[in-house]
Amino acid sequence: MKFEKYHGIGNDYLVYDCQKNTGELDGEMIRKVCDRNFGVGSDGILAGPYIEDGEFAVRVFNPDGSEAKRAGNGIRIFAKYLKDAGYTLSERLNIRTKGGKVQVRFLNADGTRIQADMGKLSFSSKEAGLVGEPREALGEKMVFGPSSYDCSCVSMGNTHCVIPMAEISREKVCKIGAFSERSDYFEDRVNTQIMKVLDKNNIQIEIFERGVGYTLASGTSSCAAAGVAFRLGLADSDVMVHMPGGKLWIQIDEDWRVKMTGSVQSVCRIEMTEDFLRFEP
Ligand SMILES: N[C@@H](CCC[C@H](N)C(=O)O)C(=O)O
Repeated sequence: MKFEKYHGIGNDYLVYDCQKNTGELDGEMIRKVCDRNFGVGSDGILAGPYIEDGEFAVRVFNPDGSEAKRAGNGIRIFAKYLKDAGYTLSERLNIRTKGGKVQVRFLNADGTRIQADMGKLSFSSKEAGLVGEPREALGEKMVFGPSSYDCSCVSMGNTHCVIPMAEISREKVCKIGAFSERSDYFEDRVNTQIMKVLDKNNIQIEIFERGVGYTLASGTSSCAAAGVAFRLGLADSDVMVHMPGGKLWIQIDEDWRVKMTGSVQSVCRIEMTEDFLRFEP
């Protein structure tokens, strides 16, 4: 069983090439491989390329074994893998995910700078996976553990809950995420971002991801936070999102289509040992 490791500003993924591997990638194996002590360690696994109607498709798995509908950094990473492995020579390509199609553009020859057209952001509660009456959940009071927060919920193909705050930290988002991720407000869990607006063109976020926990960066989280900041009038439609792992440039057009630009790097190639594959905890 072989993987290639990549990261997009510290959001690390293992690519599992299903055309080249034969081993079974089930929930148990995903959890084992993603474990940072007993396995390789990563924020998830990108399995593909699958081919659907002549286009590339990828499945995104979280380290807890659950499947994600989308991953912004994951898509950019998978695009670079397709280029590195010789699956594409094009400057632009479409990649399908469970949460919709993403158009990717390589901005330089080695594919380390990538722009992704992530499609439309939606504030509809139904699309954002919220329970209850159809509505736009903007600045809605939600209780997570001992405290309540003003939450704005968004779909970027996957579900996000953005909480603007004066000061943010890893500690704060982990405290909230421990309750928000599995709270009853959401049909199938949620990605949580706490957001500090630095100025009209710069925001800063800390992230607690669905199926992952604390993470240094996230593409769909950046799009969601920028979308909420713009919708609430806190920022412009052209925003740099600062995260502990690095920055992503987000541009939102008049139809709420979101473009995301940033870097991606390959890290290493990995072959799992027989010991690892045999080991049962
Ligand atoms: N890191 C990703 C998001 C991964 C998906 C998320 N954990 C989910 O289950 O929705 C990104 O860069 O967008």
